[in-house]
Amino acid sequence: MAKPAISLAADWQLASAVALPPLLQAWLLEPASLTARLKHRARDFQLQVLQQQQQALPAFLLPLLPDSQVAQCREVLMSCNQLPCVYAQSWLPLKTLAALRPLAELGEQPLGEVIFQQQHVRRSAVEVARVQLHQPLAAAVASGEYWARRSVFTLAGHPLLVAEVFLDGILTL
Ligand SMILES: C=C(O[C@@H]1C=C(C(=O)O)C=C[C@H]1O)C(=O)O
Repeated sequence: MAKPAISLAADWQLASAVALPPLLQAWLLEPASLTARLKHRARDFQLQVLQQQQQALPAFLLPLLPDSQVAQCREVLMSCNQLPCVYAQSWLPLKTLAALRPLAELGEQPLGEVIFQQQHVRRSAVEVARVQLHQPLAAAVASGEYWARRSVFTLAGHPLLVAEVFLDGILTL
């Protein structure tokens, strides 16, 4: 039985309005593919799909994806050199999936490898927040508060939301 996605409800603010932690600033503001940056810095990169399922969009996300009451929620864990580095939670509206078939057939392929190959990609301003993660995200991830970022990508007019939570392993890269 699918579990509800981990809640990333938090006090989200524009990154430009927040004093960012120096050690995470470059990661929080990375304009290009986060996956590409991770792969470039790690000897060994692993992406694990934790859960991928259709869900009702949480109310706090409706302002970001206003016409998408139902979307596919994709939750992945990205590890570098065997250390968990990023928990990512993406919300792909059904209309976006219908229009962009590669997004519906990702499997273990990183979402960014589809997004950043599109011709017409727009990205909203990045928001950041401190989010609470509790077990059982993954065995090696301690419960606690972590920095996160999110933004809405628009591909050929179709939106999707990507949120990324930076875990302790990121500080080893
Ligand atoms: C948007 C990107 O895709 C990455 C890969 C994801 C996935 O495969 O689910 C989710 C978020 C990102 O960290 C990126 O590389 O910047």
